[in-house]
Amino acid sequence: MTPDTYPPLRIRRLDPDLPLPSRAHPGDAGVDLYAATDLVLAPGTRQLVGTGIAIALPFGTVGLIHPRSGLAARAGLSIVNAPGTVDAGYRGEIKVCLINLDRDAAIAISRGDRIAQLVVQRVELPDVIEVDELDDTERGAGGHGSSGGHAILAEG
Ligand SMILES: O=c1ccn([C@H]2C[C@H](O)[C@@H](COP(=O)(O)OP(=O)(O)OP(=O)(O)O)O2)c(=O)[nH]1
Ligand SMILES: [Mg+2]
Repeated sequence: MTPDTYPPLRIRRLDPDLPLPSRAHPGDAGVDLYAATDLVLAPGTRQLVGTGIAIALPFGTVGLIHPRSGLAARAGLSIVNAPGTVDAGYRGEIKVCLINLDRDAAIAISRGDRIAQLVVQRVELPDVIEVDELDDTERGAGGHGSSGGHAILAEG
């Protein structure tokens, strides 16, 4: 599969002074998104931040907004609703609900910082139908720890 197999990701810059978002390396899954404003996140606080772009995703795809792992590991910066869901028909500004998960240190973000990454994936769009019965499976209704392996929680 080569890049020209895919339809292009059409990005409109609402803020022409910011660079066009791009992949840091060819083949990277994520297109890095810029903060359109300066902000300071106190520990434990969140803020919706504009990215200065609007996009037109191809029908049958979804945009998923993921945190950047370096900022998460080094500063505790994450996204409240990670991954954020961008619908193919959405034409408004892409915004990111950032959160500072660090207990002690504030995080200062400058306009133009790369704060998140947009991953475009194909998505199934099944019709929704109501049924009275569901087919049987080996798992059945077991979930939320039914398979065990949670000894890690004992120390917590
Ligand atoms: O991190 C995000 C998540 C969503 N959106 C935009 C694109 C998406 O298509 C729209 C709606 O998102 P979602 O469906 O997650 O939010 P909702 O609370 O269900 O709003 P709505 O009622 O508009 O669907 O908001 C963003 O810009 N950033
Ligand atoms: Mg919705």
